[in-house]
Amino acid sequence: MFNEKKSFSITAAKLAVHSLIEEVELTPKPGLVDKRNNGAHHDITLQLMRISAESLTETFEKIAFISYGRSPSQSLREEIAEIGRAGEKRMFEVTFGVNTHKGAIWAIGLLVSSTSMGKGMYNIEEIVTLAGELARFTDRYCPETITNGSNVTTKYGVGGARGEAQQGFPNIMNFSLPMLNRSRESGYTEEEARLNALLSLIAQLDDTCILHRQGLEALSFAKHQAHYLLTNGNLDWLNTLDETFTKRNISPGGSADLLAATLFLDKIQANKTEKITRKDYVYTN
Ligand SMILES: CC(C)(COP(=O)(O)OP(=O)(O)OC[C@H]1O[C@@H](n2cnc3c(N)ncnc32)[C@H](O[C@H]2O[C@H](COP(=O)(O)OP(=O)(O)OP(=O)(O)O)[C@@H](O)[C@H]2O)[C@@H]1O)[C@@H](O)C(=O)NCCC(=O)NCCS
Ligand SMILES: Nc1ncnc2[nH]cnc12
Repeated sequence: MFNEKKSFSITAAKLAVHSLIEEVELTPKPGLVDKRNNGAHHDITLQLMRISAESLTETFEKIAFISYGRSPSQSLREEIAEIGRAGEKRMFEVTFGVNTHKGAIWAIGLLVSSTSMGKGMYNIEEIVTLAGELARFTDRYCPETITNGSNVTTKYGVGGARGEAQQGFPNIMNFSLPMLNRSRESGYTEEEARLNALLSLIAQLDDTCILHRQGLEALSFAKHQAHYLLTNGNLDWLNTLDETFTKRNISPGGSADLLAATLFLDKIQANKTEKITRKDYVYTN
C-alpha cells in the first residue's frame, strides 16, 4: 500500500510539472513567456519558468501523498494549504521573489489532491467537483495578506483564482478542455489545439493578472481579441496579438495557469484510459 501510494504520488507530480513545462514552451502565446519572447514580462524568462516548475515536484508529490484515498474535509484542506504555502515559498526562493506559478500551484495543487483522492480512478468531472469541494473549505490558517488578486477581486467583483476553483473550474470544463478535444478531432496539430484552448480561456476568464495590470478595459479588449481570433482568425495572427498584448502590458497569466491545469487533466484522462492506475503505475514521458 505504501509503495502504491508513493508510486502514484511520484507519477502525479511528474504529470503536474510536465504540464507546467508544456504550457510555458507552447509558442506563440500572446503577452506570455514562451520560446520566442518574454511577452509583457520584464522579470520572467523561459528558463526561470522551467526552474520554477521543476522546484514544485516535491510540493505536488506531497499533496498527492497525503490526499491518497481520502475525501474533501476541513483537515485535508488545511494540510494541503500548508504544503501549498511551502511550495509558494520555494517558488519565490528559486525565482528571487517573482510570481511565476502561484496560480498554478493553487489550481493544479487542488486537482492533484482530488485525483489522488480517487487513487487515479476518478473521471475528470469527479476530479474537478472534489477539487471545488475542497477549495470551499475555509483555510483557517491563511495569513491575511493583501495580494494583487484580493485587490482586484474586491474592486471589480470578480471571482479570480479562488472563485474558479471553488466553482469546480468552469472555464476548463466549459471551454478549454472541450476546445482542446474538438481541435484535435478537427485535425489541428497538437500545438494548434493547445493554442486554441488557451485562446478559449483568454476569451472567457476574468483574469486578475490582466485586471491588476491594466484594468477592465484591457480585460475586455483581451477577451474580444481572443474571441475574434478563434472565430474569424487564423493562428498566424497570434504573433501580431502577442505584439499587441506586449505593447499594452497585457499578460493573461491566469489563463496560462488554467491551460497548464487543462493539460494536467488531459494527461490524467489519457492515463486513466490506458489503465495506468494499476499497481505498477509508471510514468512514461
Ligand atoms: C487562492 C490563491 C490563488 C490566492 O489568491 P489571490 O487572488 O489572493 O492571489 P494572487 O497573488 O493574486 O494570485 C492569484 C494567481 O492566480 C492566477 N489567476 C488570476 N486570475 C485567475 C482566474 N480567474 N482563474 C484562475 N487563476 C487566476 C494568477 O496567476 C498568474 O499571474 C501571475 C502573475 O500575477 P501577479 O503576481 O499579479 O504579477 P504581475 O502581473 O507581474 O504583477 P506585479 O505584482 O509584478 O506588479 C502569473 O505568474 C500566473 O501565475 C494570479 O497570480 C492561493 O494562492 C492561496 O490561497 N494559496 C494558499 C495556499 C493554499 O491554500 N493552497 C492550496 C492548494 S495547493
Ligand atoms: N507562460 C507564462 N508567462 C507568464 N506568466 C505565466 N504564468 C504562468 N504561465 C506563464
